[in-house]
Amino acid sequence: MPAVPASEAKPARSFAVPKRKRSLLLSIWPFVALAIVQTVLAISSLHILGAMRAFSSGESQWSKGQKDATYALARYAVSGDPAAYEQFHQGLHIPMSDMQARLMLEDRGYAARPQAALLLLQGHNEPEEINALIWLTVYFKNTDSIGQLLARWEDADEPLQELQTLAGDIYSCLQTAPPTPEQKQSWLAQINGLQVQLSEAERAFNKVLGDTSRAMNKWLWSINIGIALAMLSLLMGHTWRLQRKTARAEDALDLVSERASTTLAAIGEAVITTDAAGHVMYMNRAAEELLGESLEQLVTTELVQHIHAPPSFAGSDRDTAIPLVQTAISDALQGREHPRDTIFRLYDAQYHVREVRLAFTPIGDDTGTTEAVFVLHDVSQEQSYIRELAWQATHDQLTGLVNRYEFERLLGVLLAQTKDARTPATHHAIMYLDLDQFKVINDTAGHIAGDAMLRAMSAMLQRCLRSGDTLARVGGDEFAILLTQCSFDEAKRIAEQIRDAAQNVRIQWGERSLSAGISIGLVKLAAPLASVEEVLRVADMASYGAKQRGRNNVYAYDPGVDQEIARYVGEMEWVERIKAALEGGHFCLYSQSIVALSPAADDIAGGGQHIEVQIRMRLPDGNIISPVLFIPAAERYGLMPMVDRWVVKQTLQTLAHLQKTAQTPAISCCAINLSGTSLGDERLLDFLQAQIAFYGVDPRTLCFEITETAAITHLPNAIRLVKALKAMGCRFSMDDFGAGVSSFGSLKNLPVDFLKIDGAIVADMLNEPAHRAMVDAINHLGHALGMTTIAEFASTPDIVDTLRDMGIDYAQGYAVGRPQPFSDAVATPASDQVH
Ligand SMILES: Nc1nc2c(ncn2[C@@H]2O[C@H](COP(=O)(O)OP(=O)(O)OP(=O)(O)O)[C@@H](O)[C@H]2O)c(=O)[nH]1
Repeated sequence: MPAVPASEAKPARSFAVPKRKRSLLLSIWPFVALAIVQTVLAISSLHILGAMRAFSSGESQWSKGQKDATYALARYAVSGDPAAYEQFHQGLHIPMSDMQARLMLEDRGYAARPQAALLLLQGHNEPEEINALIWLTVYFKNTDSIGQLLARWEDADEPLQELQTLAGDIYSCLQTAPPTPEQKQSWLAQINGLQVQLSEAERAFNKVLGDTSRAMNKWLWSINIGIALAMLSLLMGHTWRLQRKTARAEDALDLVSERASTTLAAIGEAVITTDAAGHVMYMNRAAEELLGESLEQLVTTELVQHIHAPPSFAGSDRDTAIPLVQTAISDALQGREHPRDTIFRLYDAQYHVREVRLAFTPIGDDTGTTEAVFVLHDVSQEQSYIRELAWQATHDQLTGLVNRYEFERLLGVLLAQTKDARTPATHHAIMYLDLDQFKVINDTAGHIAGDAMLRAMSAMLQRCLRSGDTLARVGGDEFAILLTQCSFDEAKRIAEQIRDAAQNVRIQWGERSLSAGISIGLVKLAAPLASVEEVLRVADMASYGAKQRGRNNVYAYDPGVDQEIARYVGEMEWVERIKAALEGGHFCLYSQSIVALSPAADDIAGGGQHIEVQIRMRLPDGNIISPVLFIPAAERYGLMPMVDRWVVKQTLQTLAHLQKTAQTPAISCCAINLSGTSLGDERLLDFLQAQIAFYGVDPRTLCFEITETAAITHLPNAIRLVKALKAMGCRFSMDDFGAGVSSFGSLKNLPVDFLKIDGAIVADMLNEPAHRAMVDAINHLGHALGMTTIAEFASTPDIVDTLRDMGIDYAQGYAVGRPQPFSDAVATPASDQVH
């Protein structure tokens, strides 16, 4: 799965739970504190209230006891009944126990709790209230209200003790003698007096107890209400802060979400969010455009329905492709990475195919992936550019065929396979096809016609091929065919079939019907041919061989049998020799006289010598090599511009020397050949002007020879060159006129001075009336256009005489002058033997 970088693809798994817990504790701690305070307060309140209630119920037991005691004592004093005395003691025991308990607690504090509790129990206090009683007495004795309460309790101590003493006295008296009525009256009065004191003390205690209870109540109320209010205000404050925080968070969230949706809507990438099962939950605008449907239409549908297999699976049907995409999506949902360069195919609602790179980011928590964000990058355009570029890099624009580069690659693969496998190489063959005289179509009908012819030829070639064969356009008018698993005989048959079919390829161009022959070099892929370069070189040579056989031919070459190709391969060796000659100075110049056939013509030449310089190669053994042997190789392998420049330089240098030494007769016209390729070189004019200036040669002594075909091929450049050099005083010759497809119209455009009639026509004109007529016609044409005519190959005196009779101005050939080294041009006559 492509796409999102790995870092993006990592699930967002860090969740700050402990932090959240901490912040929760931080925010609720005031409430916790208040709740604790409130609880403590409530417990304390209950305790205090319980203790107050214990005091109250203790007091009632105390009151009852003391009253019982005083009543029983009064009865005893009157009746002397021992049962009454016993009742007195039982009644007095209650307040006396309470008193002792209080005294102990006041004295020893909480340490006296066990004994005090026992005494209080004897004082008829409720057992469950005793602890509260002790607690309040011990811990609150110093408070104002409890202090007062205990003080009032103490007020009863003295009357009680006096009552006990009085009871003792009465008992003693009654044991000794019966009391007198006065004695009884006195005792009753004392008992009554003590009873009053005790009742007052009790009343005072009850009042303080009531006051304390109320105060306590009030205090507890206030505290509770205060705490409740504090909690309420805290709660309100907290809630208010929380609300503000929430509102701020909501605002921020709204802003973030608005920003996110604006950003998502604005970005060009399609963004789709799915749930953990891959159902669409959200799509931005780009995604809607990409899928051709809106979010409303696609929400809850499965994303997999809209993404199909990678283009490499284009051939497979939908059913086999879908699992692949499903795997990719489920991998994405599980956070597994996919190769980023995988490109998926996607169909929109209208079934238009888009190619996308898929990137994903799973979103999840501790439980796993809950959602996934898919980013779909539309690479359709990019992919089609890549395909287009790949096509352009391997194909020829004009014909749509495989180009040379791709052909070489395929050939290399085939050769490697042949080497690796045991498949015999003899089953393969390569054809190299070169159209014949194609230049003529271009030159006469124009490049567009030439292009049409190339297209027609490539269509014809395609028709002739078997399936599996590879056809390529490997050069301007050159094609190559790789015939795999094809016997050499079968390959020859196909080659012949192509040659025949080529003759029937015709294109209608205006009123003309254009056609071209084809020269085919056929090579069997067999040892010793091992490399692509070797195979192509030999195949090229084979097609050259076909040309040499007169064009429109098939030259079949079996490396194991045939030797003739070696001759063409040998041409390659010339290339090396030419280069070496240029570098090592093995070239030399010869000159051949061009002789006037009439006095008038001699005048035109200006009385001096008229010569043509020609190049030769000097071998290390001293032999001189004719240009016929190396010029074709130089032309074929693009060395002519260098050769021409060497000739120009060398000629000007020699001329300058001759002019300086004032040799006679002076050279009044020196012809230098310029090849077609040089003529097409736009920098040639600058070079010639610079060289003429450098050597200081009189431009009027220079004549440049150009061929008709070269001039027509590079007509604009040729016209520019001719005009510029003629303006300097140079002259021009149209060489080999009559050899090619002469376009007399071109002569009008090129204001040349000399018309050189092609030697091939001149050589046999005495035997060939047609050639004689042609020579005559060209002579007349030249004169009609104001040109001087020269006949080449004037090899015999008869020919010279005939030419003179015909009115030709000049003759060149062995009969009037053989080529001789240029430096000897004036001093010695020509004598060197030329090979
Ligand atoms: N129309 C057209 N011409 C092209 C194209 N590429 C190269 N050429 C021309 O094709 C011609 C090839 O010429 P050559 O193969 O050297 O010569 P030729 O005239 O075919 O002669 P031979 O091969 O010797 O029979 C040249 O004139 C090129 O300018 C092209 O794409 N379209």
